[in-house]
Amino acid sequence: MIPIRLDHVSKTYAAAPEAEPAISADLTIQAGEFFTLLGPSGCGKSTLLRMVAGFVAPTTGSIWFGDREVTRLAPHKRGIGMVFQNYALFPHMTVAENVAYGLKIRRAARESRDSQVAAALSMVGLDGMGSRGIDQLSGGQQQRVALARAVVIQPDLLLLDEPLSNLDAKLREETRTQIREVQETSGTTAVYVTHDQAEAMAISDRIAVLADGRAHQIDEPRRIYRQPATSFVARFIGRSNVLPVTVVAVGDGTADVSLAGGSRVITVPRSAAMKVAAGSTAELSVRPQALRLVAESEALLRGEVSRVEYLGATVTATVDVGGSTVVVSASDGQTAPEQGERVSLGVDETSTWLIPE
Ligand SMILES: Nc1ncnc2c1ncn2[C@@H]1O[C@H](COP(=O)(O)OP(=O)(O)OP(=O)(O)O)[C@@H](O)[C@H]1O
Repeated sequence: MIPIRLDHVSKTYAAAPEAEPAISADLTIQAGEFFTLLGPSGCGKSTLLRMVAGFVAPTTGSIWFGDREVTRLAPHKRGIGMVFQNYALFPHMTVAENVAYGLKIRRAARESRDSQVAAALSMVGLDGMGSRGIDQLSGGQQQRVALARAVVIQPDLLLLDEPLSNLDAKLREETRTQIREVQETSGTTAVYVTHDQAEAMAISDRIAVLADGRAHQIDEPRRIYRQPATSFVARFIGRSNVLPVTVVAVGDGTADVSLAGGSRVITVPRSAAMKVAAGSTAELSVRPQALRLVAESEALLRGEVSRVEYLGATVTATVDVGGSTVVVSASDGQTAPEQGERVSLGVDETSTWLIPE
């Protein structure tokens, strides 16, 4: 188990002197940690992963695996196992031959090779499938072979680039659980790339949320969800209402704010590190489940329900509130509003989070 450090790493593709980097990052991944790079298309997550793997050279900065600098080291000398979106298995080899490949080129002894391959296949739940052809496997099974092939060499670092993208929804959930179990069993430090926030939340110890070529927040899933650092994070993770507010007074870890167009003042939590002054404007992240129907006299927001979606465990309603919309969610069984209904909404202040504009 080793930590990975990206020391002021950036990559600029264009040669023009004023060109902006596609990605800049300064971060440490702990030994044994499952760390996810999450962001929309084009945010630079693949570029960052490729720099860690050694396929792309950084324009600035250095990369460290433990106390070994690998910035200019060739990929095959870094001791990494990789799993790609498209499996990248050898179609003419059996399952066992695919898994054994990395051991073979590392010249592992034949006898130990067989037992290592069997152990790796067992770890991914493919016991006894070693003699099958790759074309006799489902997509999910093929991705598990790719995972077995990556971990059998006992890499210092496991890199996974959107490994679940080609699988259907149910298989994605099963396979992601298995990836996490394999990573925990092997104790390998892992870096995972995805654009799927639910997947990132489910699988990761920590997530770097990337956008516009930089990390907006690096944190545990729960904190990313509850305490988003920017409005981008609030909107991208889960489904948040981001409402403009005016700060009326500043407290210790809280602020008194009024919603735009509203007269009532509420006290909301904020990061102690956030620089904010009375009279300034900010934004308030309000999760759909933090909004609830209240009596007219207690309303913080008033509006008309434009759409109701039944999602099984929850019901969500979109409410037009004077020019913008908010989403309200209630668990199934609670009274849900109907389309066209006029509603008054209150907010559970403790489930909100103040963010800089
Ligand atoms: N070889 C390249 N040459 C020039 N520009 C590139 C190259 N590779 C990536 N880029 C640009 O760098 C930015 C980041 O790309 P990157 O592939 O890292 O993003 P990503 O977040 O992985 O996106 P996706 O999820 O679509 O793969 C994009 O604007 C992309 O167009």
